[in-house]
Amino acid sequence: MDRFFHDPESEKLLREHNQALEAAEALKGKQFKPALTRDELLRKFIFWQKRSKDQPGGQDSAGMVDVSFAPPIYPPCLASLKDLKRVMIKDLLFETHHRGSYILVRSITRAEKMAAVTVIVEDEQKHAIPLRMLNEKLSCHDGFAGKGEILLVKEPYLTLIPGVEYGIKVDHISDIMFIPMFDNMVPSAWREQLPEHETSQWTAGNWLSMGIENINWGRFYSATARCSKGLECSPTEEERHYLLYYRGMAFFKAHEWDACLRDLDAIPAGPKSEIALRGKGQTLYYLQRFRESCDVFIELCKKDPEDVNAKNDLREAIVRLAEQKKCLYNFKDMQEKASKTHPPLLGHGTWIGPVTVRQTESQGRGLFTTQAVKAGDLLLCEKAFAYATEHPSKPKWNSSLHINTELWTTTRGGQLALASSIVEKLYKNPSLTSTITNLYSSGFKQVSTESVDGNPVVDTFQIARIISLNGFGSPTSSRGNHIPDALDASGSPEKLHNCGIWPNASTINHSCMSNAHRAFIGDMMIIRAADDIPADTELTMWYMLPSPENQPMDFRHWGFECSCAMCADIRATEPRVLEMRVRQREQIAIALDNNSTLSHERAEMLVERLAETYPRPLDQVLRLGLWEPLTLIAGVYGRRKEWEKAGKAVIRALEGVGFVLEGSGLEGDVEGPFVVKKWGLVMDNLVVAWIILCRSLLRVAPERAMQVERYARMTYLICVGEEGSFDATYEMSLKEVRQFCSEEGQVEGWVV
Ligand SMILES: C[S@@+](CC[C@H](N)C(=O)[O-])C[C@H]1O[C@@H](n2cnc3c(N)ncnc32)[C@H](O)[C@@H]1O
Repeated sequence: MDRFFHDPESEKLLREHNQALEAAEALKGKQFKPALTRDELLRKFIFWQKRSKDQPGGQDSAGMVDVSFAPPIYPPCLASLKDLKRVMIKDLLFETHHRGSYILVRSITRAEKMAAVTVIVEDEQKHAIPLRMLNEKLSCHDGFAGKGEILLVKEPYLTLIPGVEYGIKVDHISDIMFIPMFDNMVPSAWREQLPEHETSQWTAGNWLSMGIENINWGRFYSATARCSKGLECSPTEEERHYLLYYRGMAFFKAHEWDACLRDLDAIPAGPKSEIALRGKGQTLYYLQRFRESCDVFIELCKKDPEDVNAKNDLREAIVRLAEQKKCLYNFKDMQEKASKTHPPLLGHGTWIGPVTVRQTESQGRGLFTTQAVKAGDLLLCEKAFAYATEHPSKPKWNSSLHINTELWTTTRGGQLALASSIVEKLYKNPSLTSTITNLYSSGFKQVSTESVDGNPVVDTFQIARIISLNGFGSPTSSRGNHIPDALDASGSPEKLHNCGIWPNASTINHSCMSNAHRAFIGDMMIIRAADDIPADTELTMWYMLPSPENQPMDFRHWGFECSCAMCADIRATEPRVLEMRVRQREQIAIALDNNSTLSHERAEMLVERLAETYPRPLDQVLRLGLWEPLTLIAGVYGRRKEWEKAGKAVIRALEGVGFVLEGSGLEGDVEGPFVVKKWGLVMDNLVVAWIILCRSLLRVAPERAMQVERYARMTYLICVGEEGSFDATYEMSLKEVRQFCSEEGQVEGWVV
């Protein structure tokens, strides 16, 4: 969530792109007449290549920002190839989906990654044209497309392409096919110019050798195609065995886990069956099927108790299973790995705690507690289904911008890379499709077919819609929010520059008064209760942080208006009053900047005035606008060692955001320990507020200070996901506390 934004610059880009789309639409149905000859096009391609290399930031008005555009939505081709008619480039019409047709072309340049992957192709009549496709197709091929590659585009679409003038664009991975040279579709004129053309007499053995050779060259897609061909050529039992084995191995290397499992399961006992079994165990592991993975490794260990690899694999799988079933995580290790790895992909399992998905009354599905939980309890620890980071070599962490005129949104960061990785993952592993396509898509019309001609169909636009409604922005570690100027392993600031999809967490609806809180350690999302929550209660989590200025929140992107008491009150408050609050907050900040007793008194007076703009009682509407000024005032008093004043400001700030407290001793309530009777809004800087309160109580009521410190830890646990790094993170703040305790020696059980 919280990555979409509107500002004047993105509005301008949205409008510009919309105009370009309208210009293209004006050409709709016009016959294609190539403006450039084949040679001119090739020369121009070299110029484009050079320009794109010289301008790594892209060519748009956003300067150094790398801008990508979501095209208008259309469904992928669902027709079988046998039902499509071949057409030539000259037959194409502009801005038209040539439904029922395909073109067969050959690349006459290498594919270049510009804004998307671009390559110049020609058809049999030697008409040349740029072809633009998504990068994931190359990832599902062998990672590149050289000269002489045969490509088939189903239902092609000829369009104006910004920067490249015109070309065929392919938005769905299943709409483009790499045709192996040995395929009967390849015209003989093209075939003769490339190796491997005389394959009509090849036996299963020949295909097997070629398959193995391709594996050795790292061309796994080509290897699977050749092994498949071998399996069609009446192999002997032994050849079949090896063809399945090597194809399975190529699928494994290409991360096509579904197909890999199918082949490895089909291998009969015999040579290589133990290596195949190990491959199966590892494949199940990558599919997060840890129980089955353990069973396979146990079988291998039984077969050969000296098998060190099997023992190591089993150990890893058991650790994952313990995470998945028993929530046994080593958070300290996770933090360490996340800080040292880029991208921070941590190999952990997902634990689903005392929660279940149910229908809500008016907000679709929601996530509910199955038992009562306490603030800080773990609810979900989820591994990202897909995760994307900005490339560390980019000049700015926020250097890429994705523009979507359909949703009228602009998003920063790696969302495009996230979409690519999901499309690729689903195309390679159709068994995972429903994990993503079941997520909320605001009525997106899903295609009826899951596969055509044995190949999976993945709708790029559906994935983009799902990401925009369910994706989360994330720092590399939420601990970064508590460490000034923190950098992650990429050297980038620890801000929201990564993004991902966590399917279980995506079932949680928004409320500004949320009762659950997410934290990140690498690609793991950790959700904890931010309140004591009874059983059968819906969990809610902020999609966007409630505005500290107490201004109206805009959830149109997600298609709802927040109905929480705070938002309802803001809507009912006159704009004049909201503006006054903004002004008063500014004046308070100015007063606090001016470090004198007089100005602090003025700041306190202004806070009183600000409080008066909230006429409704606290137990009905929170006063979020008071939080920041009061915590700033508390900080100022803290620095001046005026501890009582600091403590009182913190207590007021806490009460303003919904905390009900007892026993601070600062407000005449001298009996009993310090307890939070009711939790309020849990924000990152709440930890600091507790620490100020703790220090302010230290000299007058050390036991209570100790009790407050526990709440600081608990808040840290909720905001960061784990508690182990608390001392190291707040070392300086707690130093004084520790010193005081050891000097006085009077606080028993103080654990710092
Ligand atoms: C990430 S999904 C949450 C799960 C979703 N309710 C479902 O059925 O799968 C986000 C969508 O849930 C709905 N939603 C979330 N919070 C809401 C709220 N406070 N009020 C109304 N609808 C909400 C909106 O339709 C939003 O686009």
